[in-house]
Amino acid sequence: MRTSIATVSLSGTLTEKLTAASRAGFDGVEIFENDLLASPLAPEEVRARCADLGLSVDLYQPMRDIEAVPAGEFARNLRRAEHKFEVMRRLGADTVLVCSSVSPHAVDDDALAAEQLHALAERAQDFGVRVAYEALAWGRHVNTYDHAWSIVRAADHPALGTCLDSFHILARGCGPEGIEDIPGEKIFFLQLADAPLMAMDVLQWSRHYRCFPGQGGLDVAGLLGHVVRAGYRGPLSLEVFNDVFRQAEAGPTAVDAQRSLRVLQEAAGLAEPPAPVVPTGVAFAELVAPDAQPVSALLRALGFTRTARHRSKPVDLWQQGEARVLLNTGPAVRRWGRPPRPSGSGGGTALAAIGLESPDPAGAARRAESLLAPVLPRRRAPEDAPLDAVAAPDGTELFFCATDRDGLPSWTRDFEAVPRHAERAGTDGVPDAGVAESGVDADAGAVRRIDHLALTQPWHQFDEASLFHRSVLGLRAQESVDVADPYGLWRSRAVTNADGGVRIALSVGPAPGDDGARVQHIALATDDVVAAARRFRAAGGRLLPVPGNYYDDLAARYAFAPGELETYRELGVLYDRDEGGAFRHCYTETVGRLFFELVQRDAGYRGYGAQNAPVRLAAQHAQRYGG
Ligand SMILES: O=C(O)c1ccc(O)c(O)c1
Ligand SMILES: [Mg+2]
Repeated sequence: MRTSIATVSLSGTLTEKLTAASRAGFDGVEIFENDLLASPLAPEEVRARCADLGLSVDLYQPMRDIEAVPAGEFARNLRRAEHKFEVMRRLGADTVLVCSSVSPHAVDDDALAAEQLHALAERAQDFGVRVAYEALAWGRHVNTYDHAWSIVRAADHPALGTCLDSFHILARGCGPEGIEDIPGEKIFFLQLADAPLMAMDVLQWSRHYRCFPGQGGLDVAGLLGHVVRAGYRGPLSLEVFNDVFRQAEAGPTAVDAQRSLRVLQEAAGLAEPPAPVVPTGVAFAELVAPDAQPVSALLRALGFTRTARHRSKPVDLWQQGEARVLLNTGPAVRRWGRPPRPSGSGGGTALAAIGLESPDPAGAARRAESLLAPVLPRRRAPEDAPLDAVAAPDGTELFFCATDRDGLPSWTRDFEAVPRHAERAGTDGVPDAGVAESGVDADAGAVRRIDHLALTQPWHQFDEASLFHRSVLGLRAQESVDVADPYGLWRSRAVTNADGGVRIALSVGPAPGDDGARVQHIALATDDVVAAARRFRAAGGRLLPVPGNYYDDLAARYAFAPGELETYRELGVLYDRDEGGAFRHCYTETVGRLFFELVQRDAGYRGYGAQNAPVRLAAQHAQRYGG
């Protein structure tokens, strides 16, 4: 179906909004009156700009407080309306949205409302435009879609229809089934918005918290099904009032918006993009480190061995069990989005890419592309294995790959083994040696695999990131949790595949603009975190110290075996438990923008130790800034 977006959903000038909508692939726009009033462009110029950009002007809005008022006031309203119809003629907009009155002068009289809307439609027809009447959820007398429709039906004018808005319908808990009783041709317009489920005043909820379909808790796809079964064939138009989107860059927001409509159409059975190919595991995490020394030392202390080097690039493969870390010491080129600024010791060390083990890498890339993930140019020499990669909203590169599997080229073939007792120095100038060389994988405390990757999102991209990972990668989202930091509140939400082979924890920090907040981490799974912590310390690694108060409280919450709590206290091991089991974890120091976590996860435990995150965040603050 045709797609459209209201200019109120995007930030910037009218020109910026139109350009962003066009680039993201929208077919049309709803022009908000305020955007036109604030624009230096005359309506004819806006019309020409839209035409140049391939956009139709699908709706002009809103016209307020028109109906069910005393005769004198209605006469003034008609005059106001005529003026707007003239603007619409110049704009090339053929439909105007009239929202149900919130005026204290409006009376509770459906017959009068119908009579006046009929008169309005008669006048609209003279200008060649049509009127779509929408029930605002907080309308004074008309606040449900069926009520608005009954007035439209009674008014019985060909230039009068109804506008359905998923937010107003679903926010009030109105059953949307009745939509199928409205003849499709009388549904003049359909506006789509989702919203997180919140207990609050519906007007405030609508004006500040709407989001794109799939990002909230409303069943927008179900509603769309009813509207299509009613026979509606007009555009699917996003109308999202959202405090964050009003500030974020229009370009990425428009892409996020268009993606949400594609996923929505798929969910409603109206489109069939390539099916999701769910990743089965994490093939590797790739770090960029202009100065390799600090992170190499950290990897070595964690028990990793530098096992191979890329044939043509300054990239080393460090491995332990099934955990693979690529260390790229080349110039940090970010092929999508802005590169993060270097911070702290370790310079620009950052998590730049994730290799996702995929049963069908090419299919995964096709899915991603159809949902507007930026496809990255292949950075490979002719002899390298083909690697499909896309950029996540935060700029993290996602590679769809296979690791030593039959029938698929393996990315590992591009690497040459480093001889076990290599004389050759590593990228950090330190020869590989020591604990990591002595076959420790079987030892207690060895790292088995990557448990999860924790990606801090730019402040305005949290909902986008969650929708991206769910829709593009086919991962499932867990509940969103709030985590208190000494200086603000974090929100965190994990996306996973069914067996937990891929776990990505997305979080967003409290401080817009604080680039230092964009720290990522890699959690490494071990069967014995205490042994792992001891090994790490013995190899010269430093663990994040945890305050004694935390352990005093743990003692009150859980029963531990004799000596167990003391061991955790000594090492800085944190503990959590849910119905499925226990979670024990500890943290390394931060290098650049990256730190590691060692985790021991009971098979049934579903979380990420969110209970402990405030303590960890405070400890990291203390380590970084003192106090
Ligand atoms: O919040 C409002 O006033 C408003 C205006 C126009 C709409 O289409 C709408 O859904 C809400
Ligand atoms: Mg609306």
